[in-house]
Amino acid sequence: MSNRSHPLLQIRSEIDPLKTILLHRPSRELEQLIPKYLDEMLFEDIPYLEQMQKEHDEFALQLTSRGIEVLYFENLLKETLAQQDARVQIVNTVIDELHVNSASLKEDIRQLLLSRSSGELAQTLLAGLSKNEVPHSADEKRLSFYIKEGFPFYLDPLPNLYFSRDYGTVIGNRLSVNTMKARARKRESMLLEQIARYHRRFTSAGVDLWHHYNEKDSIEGGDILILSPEVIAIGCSARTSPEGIEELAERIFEKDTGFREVLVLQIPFARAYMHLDTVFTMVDRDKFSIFPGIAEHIKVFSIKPGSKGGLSIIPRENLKKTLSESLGLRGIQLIETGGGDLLTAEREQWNDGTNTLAISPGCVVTYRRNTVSNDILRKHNIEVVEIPGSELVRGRGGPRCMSMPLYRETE
Ligand SMILES: NC(=[NH2+])NCCC[C@H](N)C(=O)O
Repeated sequence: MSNRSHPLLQIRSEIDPLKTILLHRPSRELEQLIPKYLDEMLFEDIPYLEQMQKEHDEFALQLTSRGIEVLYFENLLKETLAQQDARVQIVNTVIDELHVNSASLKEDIRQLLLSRSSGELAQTLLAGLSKNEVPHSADEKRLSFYIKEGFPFYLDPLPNLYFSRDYGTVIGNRLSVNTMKARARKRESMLLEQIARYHRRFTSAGVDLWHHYNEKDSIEGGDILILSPEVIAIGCSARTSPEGIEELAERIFEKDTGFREVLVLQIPFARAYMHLDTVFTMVDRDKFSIFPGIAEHIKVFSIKPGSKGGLSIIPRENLKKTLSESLGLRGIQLIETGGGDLLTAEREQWNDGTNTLAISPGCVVTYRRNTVSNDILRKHNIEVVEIPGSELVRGRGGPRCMSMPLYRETE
């Protein structure tokens, strides 16, 4: 088992040998989920945290036992908050972005946050701040002291933080801090951006940002797949807007990065497949797993740098053909999850059977529960590392969603 750390960010493919990854171990933020607000929090159910943590630890163990360095978001945040300038900047940003108008209430919250130790503050920024926690003076109580019916938090919890794929994406040697679509997830990328700006792990590597957390058009990491050192696929989905894709494509082409094409895969805008990686992932140099219920609904576009400095966007007919042409391969295989039976495929897709995390070419991590899809992958000579997922899956995401690769070795 190696703990060797790689200071630089580097992702030039979905499948190259994985060396460093960012995870978040589900924690108290999951215990703030309440039935009334599940929709807003992007959950269908309330997971059992203790079991969820065991499953997550098993996931991390499968990675570390293969020599992959695992960084934890909460530790990075805590270490960042230990620096005074970062701490003040983060608290100020949190206060500016609160959904609260009253200046006196904002000031009370600021003071409360600043009074916490780095570890406590990190926890609060993840698990949220409930209205009950802000002290009321004995003679001047706020209305929230008497009225408890409304939304219970001043600072929302971040139950989706364990889907570390979504709020940031390493593209080449730069980090794209993604602009999240839903209010429930916006603070996730704000915190990542602060970590990237202040934490020595990132500052010592001189990390450049492609994109910031608070841009106008949404783009989320579950939609971004780095297919090769030259080609990126981006899903246009319920979460990632066409404008967000164009903006990122322009920036990628502007800098001399080696990337020369962005393939846009537009998928139906639906909860069951909120991101491209819930229906399509890369498992080997020429193999992809795909949810069969969707293949004929995917619209494909190719974006390349335009001759006059803009973008040249060309609609393409066929996913398979486009992929093989763009990747310069004679043929590619689309492996249909669910083993050809649409009912099984739909059930397993809902439980993230298509959401694979490649740790090297032809070796992926998946949930054990998706037995049919895992067998199909094995039949196509893919090595499948299984992890338990009865509770983890309740947030609607699998191993790829739960991980942000920071460094993959290139050949
Ligand atoms: N990359 C992914 N598919 N992530 C899944 C995110 C699930 C999360 N509950 C959300 O709706 O945002």
